[in-house]
Amino acid sequence: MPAVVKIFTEVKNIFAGGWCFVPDPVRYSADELLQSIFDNGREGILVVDTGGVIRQVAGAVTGALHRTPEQLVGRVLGEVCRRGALQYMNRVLLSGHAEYGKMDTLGGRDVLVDYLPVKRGRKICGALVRMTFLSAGQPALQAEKNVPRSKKCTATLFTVDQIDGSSPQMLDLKETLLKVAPRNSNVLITGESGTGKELFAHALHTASLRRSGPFVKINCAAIPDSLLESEFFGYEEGAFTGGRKGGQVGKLEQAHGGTVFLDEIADLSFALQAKLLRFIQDREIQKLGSREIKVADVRVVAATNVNLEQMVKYKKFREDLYYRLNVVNLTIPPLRERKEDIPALVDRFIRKFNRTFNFNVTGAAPPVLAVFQRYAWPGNVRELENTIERAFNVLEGGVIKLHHLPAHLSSLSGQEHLLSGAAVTDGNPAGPGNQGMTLGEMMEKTEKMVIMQALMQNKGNKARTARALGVSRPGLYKKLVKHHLI
Ligand SMILES: Nc1ncnc2c1ncn2[C@@H]1O[C@H](COP(=O)(O)OP(=O)(O)OP(=O)(O)O)[C@@H](O)[C@H]1O
Repeated sequence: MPAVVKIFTEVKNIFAGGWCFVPDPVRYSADELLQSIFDNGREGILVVDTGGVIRQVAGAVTGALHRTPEQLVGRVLGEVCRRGALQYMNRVLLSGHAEYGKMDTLGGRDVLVDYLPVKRGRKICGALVRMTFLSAGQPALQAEKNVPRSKKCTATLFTVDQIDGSSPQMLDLKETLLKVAPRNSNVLITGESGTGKELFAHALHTASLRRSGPFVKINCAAIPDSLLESEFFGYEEGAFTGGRKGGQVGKLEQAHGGTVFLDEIADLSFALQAKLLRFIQDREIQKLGSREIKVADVRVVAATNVNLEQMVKYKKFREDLYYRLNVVNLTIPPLRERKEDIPALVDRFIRKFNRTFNFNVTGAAPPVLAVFQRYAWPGNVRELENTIERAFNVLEGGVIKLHHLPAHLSSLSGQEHLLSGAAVTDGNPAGPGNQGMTLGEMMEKTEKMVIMQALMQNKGNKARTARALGVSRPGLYKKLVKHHLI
């Protein structure tokens, strides 16, 4: 090499290497990065062309299917995946929009799947199917290896697909959920009891990039305050009398790399609120009785059916913690405000209990669905689920009928005029449908109507209903029994 060229090359290298003695930035190739993703045995990718033919395979897909890449490439996706997968893929190929967090099984393993469009310029030229395998042979997400089995998250996790509801409020909420899931901000889920807060917390986790990490739930109301701190942060052996041999890993540490779901957050004592706030700020964990400080990478999702803002106002909840938790808020409306969701929920629960009871119930009779539309559902979706389960326990055929419902529901059938209050408000107690009744019968009917209205206004709460009606609780119970309302 001529000397001039050599000198020029050396000078160029000096500049390229950083004249100011900063070492070369370490660069990794896309291949190396992908390899590290695939090496954990949980991730896999299939790329299909617009005809659904598999063009490329990588990662855990081959292991799960016990096939080599050569045996998979060239085959149609439909030959290796279930029909649902084909539908999602076709939708992506047609719309060009990704579909995230679909639950499936592949080679007997539970898998969360994203379907992403592959584009060349503006043209869709294929779809990339990204799979995250959950732990082998079981649907639970795995926590750290050193956490005892009993302490790992064992619940089956729901995906956003499993949240029923096509009311505008629910569609909006699901869209927001999918938008915020991949970001790491803390989320506060609010809503009345039984509206699906835990379901949303699951779906947030499964749609997030932390989906292959653990999902750990702490019910702040179920654990005595004295034990809650060790539940959160863990303890060393000998930290206190009665502690376990070997100590215990706290739930926040177990959730490292994943999500911690703090249910009933309003029940957290002031002292623990301060400790949780510190954890959220610096992500540091110190076990009780230990000097060691560890850092845990955890997303915090909290839920409550209490108005936390009011609690803050009355100094029952720390304002700073409230704002830290409430970075994103998802408020799930009560079922009575989205009654169009009821038919799909009924279908879901019938399918669910058909599996549990090994029955073949085909649906609910129209009068049952009409009653479901009229009722106020103070216990929300959970109450609807329990109502269907109860019906399965007393069913004798393939259809849920009025007499399979509890009395306070079946008695709503055909009483629209009572529920609308027409019988009293139009000033004609002997109004439509009441002709030919004795005064006693009319009074009985009016009493029943007034009680039903009060129950609805008080969301089924009997103590409040009794107070509103100016009767004692035992007195109200007697009347509820008399009118077959319980
Ligand atoms: N939109 C929905 N689609 C399907 N199932 C639902 C839906 N909403 C709620 N459920 C079901 O209703 C039941 C209650 O839901 P969940 O436990 O999530 O409610 P919650 O708001 O967390 O209740 P709580 O405040 O009492 O803890 C669960 O079995 C859940 O699967």
